[in-house]
Amino acid sequence: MSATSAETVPFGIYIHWPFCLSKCPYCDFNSHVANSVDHVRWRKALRAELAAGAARHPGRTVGSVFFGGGTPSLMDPETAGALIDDIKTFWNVTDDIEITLEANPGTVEIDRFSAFAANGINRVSIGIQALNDRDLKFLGRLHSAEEAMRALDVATSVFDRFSFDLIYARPEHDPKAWRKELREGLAIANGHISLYQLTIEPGTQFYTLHQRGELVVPDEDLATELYEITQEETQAAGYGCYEVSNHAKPGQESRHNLVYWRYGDYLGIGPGAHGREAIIQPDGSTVPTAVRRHRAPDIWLDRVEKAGNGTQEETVLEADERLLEMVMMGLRLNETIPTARFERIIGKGPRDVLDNARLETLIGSGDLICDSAGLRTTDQGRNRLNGVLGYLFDPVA
Ligand SMILES: C[S@+](CC[C@H](N)C(=O)[O-])C[C@H]1O[C@@H](n2cnc3c(N)ncnc32)[C@H](O)[C@@H]1O
Ligand SMILES: C[S@@+](CC[C@H](N)C(=O)[O-])C[C@H]1O[C@@H](n2cnc3c(N)ncnc32)[C@H](O)[C@@H]1O
Ligand code: SF4
Repeated sequence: MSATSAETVPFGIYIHWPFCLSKCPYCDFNSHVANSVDHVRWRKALRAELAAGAARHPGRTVGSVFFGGGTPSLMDPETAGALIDDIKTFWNVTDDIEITLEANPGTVEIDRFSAFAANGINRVSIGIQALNDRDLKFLGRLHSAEEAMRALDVATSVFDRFSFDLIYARPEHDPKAWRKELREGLAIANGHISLYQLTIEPGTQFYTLHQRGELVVPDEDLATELYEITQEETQAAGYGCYEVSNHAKPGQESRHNLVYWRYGDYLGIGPGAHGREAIIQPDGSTVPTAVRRHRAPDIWLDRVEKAGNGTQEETVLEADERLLEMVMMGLRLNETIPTARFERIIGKGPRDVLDNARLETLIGSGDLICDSAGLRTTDQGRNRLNGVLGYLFDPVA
């Protein structure tokens, strides 16, 4: 028997709504601008894929549901409501289940917050991105700073919990201006805030501009300065950095995202959604499987209508892939990956499965800590996580 107690992570459900009013120039998420959307048809298809997922995962207890996108605040509130009702019919849910909706701060969406709350949403994550009109315009956003404030006001009155996103390290981002904007943001935050450095993703409009030299992002020194300001201001406001880009007051962490980072199981529904599922075998054992749905909305819809699910690929996750994913996700957090998690995922402790020589090097350089509790990064290691992971797992390092 293991010396550590078993780890349990609640089951999560992700539901993807792929449509947006316009495509932002930095965004490479699975989002599409459609002339019209047949809401009844989409509701039916999402419910069908959810039911198919439920049949494969009886007896689980759901701790979180996340409606992401795209812009899920554009879905009919009744669609969210029907899916939430289905979830409660198919499974037990925890008493404190977290049900998050990603929302854009447009007028249409804000006016529907109450309807979403009445249909079971209890947390919103709002894509504010910037708190001044000039930068909102640069980011291709349809909302103004005033609308952003209104969205936060309405969210405060309608939901117990909400979070919002800001994107920093914009071109020529002035450190003083970022400190001021962030302080302003923290003053209206309600326990959780996501702060992302602008990344130039292949296939986006910004990528093309960047390639042509027409968009220049902050160099390493400026990016580091902006990152340090972010850490100082969030800490001063009591918002601990619990994940690389996520800050929360104690107890306000996003439970759904913690399922991913703690390498729990989750079901993904809708175009392009991914899941990590423990598929039950005839003998009662389970096989850890990565599931991916078709990305293109019309192909996904067609597949669900014909076959009952829009699955494009199911891949059994071998022990080395599970180890890599679990460590990559877990080291993002400001907490130890417990030895019990290594045992849950691969049946052995960290020292038994990781390259001990490389581990020692990373412990010696002050990047990692590995003790009887498990494995974690230091602050330094988390700041250069890609390098740390590259070294730990590179087959030829
Ligand atoms: C990474 S952002 C985080 C947003 C916000 N800052 C928060 O804390 O909730 C969430 C986005 O990731 C993507 N996403 C999350 N879980 C997913 C899943 N299981 N399958 C596909 N995409 C997913 C979706 O595009 C979703 O809108
Ligand atoms: C799927 S997106 C947004 C959901 C919602 N439609 C919105 O726009 O508010 C989740 C979050 O990822 C962040 N994000 C997306 N692309 C990014 C990029 N290239 N660089 C930095 N952050 C990005 C944004 O903060 C965004 O709110
Ligand atoms: S950032 Fe949000 S609104 Fe903009 S294209 Fe991406 S998903 Fe749509």
